[in-house]
Amino acid sequence: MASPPKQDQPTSRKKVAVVGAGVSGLAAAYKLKSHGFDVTVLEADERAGGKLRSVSYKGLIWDEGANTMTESEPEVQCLLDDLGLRDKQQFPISQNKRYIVRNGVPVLFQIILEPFLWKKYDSSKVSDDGTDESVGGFFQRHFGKEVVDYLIDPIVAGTSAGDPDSLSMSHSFPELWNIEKRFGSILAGLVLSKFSTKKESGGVRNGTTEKRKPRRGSFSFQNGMQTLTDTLSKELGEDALKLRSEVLSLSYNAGKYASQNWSLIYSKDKNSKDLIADAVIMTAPVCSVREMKFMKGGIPFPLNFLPEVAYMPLSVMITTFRKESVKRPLEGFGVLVPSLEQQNGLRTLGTLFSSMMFPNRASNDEYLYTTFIGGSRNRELAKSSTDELKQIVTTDLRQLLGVEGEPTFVNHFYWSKAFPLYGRNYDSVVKAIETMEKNLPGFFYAGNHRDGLSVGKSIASGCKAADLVISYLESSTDQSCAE
Ligand SMILES: Cc1cc2nc3c(=O)[nH]c(=O)nc-3n(C[C@H](O)[C@H](O)[C@H](O)COP(=O)(O)OP(=O)(O)OC[C@H]3O[C@@H](n4cnc5c(N)ncnc54)[C@H](O)[C@@H]3O)c2cc1C
Ligand SMILES: C=Cc1c2[nH]c(c1C)Cc1[nH]c(c(CCC(=O)O)c1C)Cc1[nH]c(c(C)c1CCC(=O)O)Cc1[nH]c(c(C)c1C=C)C2
Repeated sequence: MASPPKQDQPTSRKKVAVVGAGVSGLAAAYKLKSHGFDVTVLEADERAGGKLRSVSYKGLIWDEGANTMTESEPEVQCLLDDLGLRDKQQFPISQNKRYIVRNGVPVLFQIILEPFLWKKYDSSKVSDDGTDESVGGFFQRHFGKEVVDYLIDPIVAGTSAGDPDSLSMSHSFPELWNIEKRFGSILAGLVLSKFSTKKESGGVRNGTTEKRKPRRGSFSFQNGMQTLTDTLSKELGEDALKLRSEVLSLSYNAGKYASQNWSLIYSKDKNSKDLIADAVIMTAPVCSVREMKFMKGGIPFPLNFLPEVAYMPLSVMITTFRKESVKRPLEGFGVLVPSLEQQNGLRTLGTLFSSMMFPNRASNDEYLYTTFIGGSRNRELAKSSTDELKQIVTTDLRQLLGVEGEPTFVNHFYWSKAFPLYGRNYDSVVKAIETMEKNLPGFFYAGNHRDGLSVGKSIASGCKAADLVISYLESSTDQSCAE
C-alpha cells in the first residue's frame, strides 16, 4: 500500500474520510463540513441512506428500513433544526395506540400493561453474579414469566427483531440496567411504564411559540425516512459523497503532525482508488470492517481480536388492501405478535398500520401495511420467496384485521443483516472497537453497532465521533504550533 506523501507542516484544510453513508456517517460528515473540514464520504452501495430506504411508487409511499425515529437525543434535535427539516416532519395519527396479540386477538398495549403496573413485585431481587444478564432473565427475575412472554418478548421483537433470551440487558436497555446497578433494585411501575408511550407535548403555549421543546414520540417525514439522509447528502454535495466506493483497506503511517497519516484504498466501479486523510470515521458494520485490511507503520494490523457479530435477517413486506376488504381495521401505530402466539397460527413479528399513521402513504380508498417477518424467532422464514411471504402476511392480517381476498399491491425487501444482535458477549465487541481506536490514532468508530440501534442513537454516535475528530485534529494542530 502506498504511503501518503508527508508534508513538513499542516497547511490546508484538515481532511476526514467517513466510511459509510448511512445516517450515522452522513450526520458525522455534515457536522465536520459545518466546522470547515474537508470531508469525503465513501459508500459501497449505489445509494446513500443505508437502513433508511423510502420508496414512492404509483401514489404509494413506504419505508423498507426504519419507519419512524424519535428525537430524545439532543444531537437529533440540532440536526433537524440545522437542516430545516421541521416543516417536513410528520407525526403519526394516534401513535399511542399500539397493540399486542393475546389469544389470537390484538389488545391495546396499555390494557395488557395495566395489571402489571399495580402488582407488587419483590424489588430486592438484584443480580449479583456480575455476568451480563439476558433481557429475558432480567425481566423474569423482577416481574415473572408472563411479563416476559406478553410485554418484553414482543417489544424486543418490535425494536430489534431479537428475542429476550439472546439479548444482553446491559447493551439493550442500558438505562434500566444502570438504574438497578445504582439503586440496588428497580421500581417496578417506573420500569414498566417506560414502555408506555407518553402524552405528546408541543412547543406552543399561550398561542405563542416558545423555545422549541421536542415533541415526544416517533415521527417520520412527508416522503418517508429517507428524506433525512437525502437532505444530508444534498448538503454535503456530490463531490464529498462517493457512491459505489467500497473501502478495502486502511493504512496508518504516523507523521509528525497528525496530518495525512491515513491512506484508504477503495474500489470504485471496479477501479482501485486511494484517498489520503488526517482522520477516519468508520461507520460500516463490524462484519464489513472484519473484511477490510488494516496496516500500521507499513505492517499488517490484524483484526483477529474483533469478534464476529450475529445479525438478524428480516423481510419487510408492504401490502395494500381496499378499505372495504378490511373488516376490522385498527387505528394506531401497529400490532406486535408475541412468540407464544405462533401457537395460534401467527407467523409474522408485527405489522405497522402505515397509512393509518400517515394517510398520505396510500390513496383514500386503500390501507397500506408494513409487516416484518423473520428475526431471531424465525431466521429461515425471513428468506422465503415473495409469494410465500405474501400468503403468510395475508393469513396473519386476515386473523388480526379481518382482511378479505388478496392484497392489491405487494412489495418485498429482504435484509440479510438488518440489525446487529446485542448478544450476551457484546462487551467483547465494544472492547475490540475501543482497542482499534486506541491503537490507531485518528480512527473513530460510529453507528448502530455501538450505543444503540435506533436512528436517533446512530445519529448521536456519528455526531460524537465528529466531535472526537475535531478535538483530535485541533489538539494535534495546537501541538505543532507549540513546537
Ligand atoms: C427493517 C429495519 C427497520 C428499522 N426500523 C427502525 C425504526 O423504526 N426506528 C429506528 O429508530 N430505527 C430503526 N431501524 C434501525 C436503524 O435504521 C439503523 O440502526 C440505523 O439507520 C443504522 O445507521 P448506520 O449509519 O449506523 O448504519 P447503516 O445504515 O447500516 O450504514 C452503514 C453504511 O456503510 C456502508 N458500507 C458497508 N461496508 C462498506 C465499505 N466497505 N465501504 C464503504 N461503505 C460501506 C453500507 O452500504 C451502509 O450504507 C431499522 C432498521 C431496519 C433494517
Ligand atoms: C415487528 C418488527 C419490527 C417493527 N419495527 C422494527 C422491527 C424489527 C424495527 C424498529 N422499530 C423501532 C426501532 C428503534 C428501536 C429503539 O431502540 O428505539 C427499531 C430497530 C422503533 C419502535 N418500534 C416499536 C417501539 C416501541 C419502538 C421504539 C420507539 C417508539 O416508541 O416509537 C414497536 C413496534 N415495532 C413494530 C411494530 C408493529 C410496533 C408496535 C406496535 C414493527
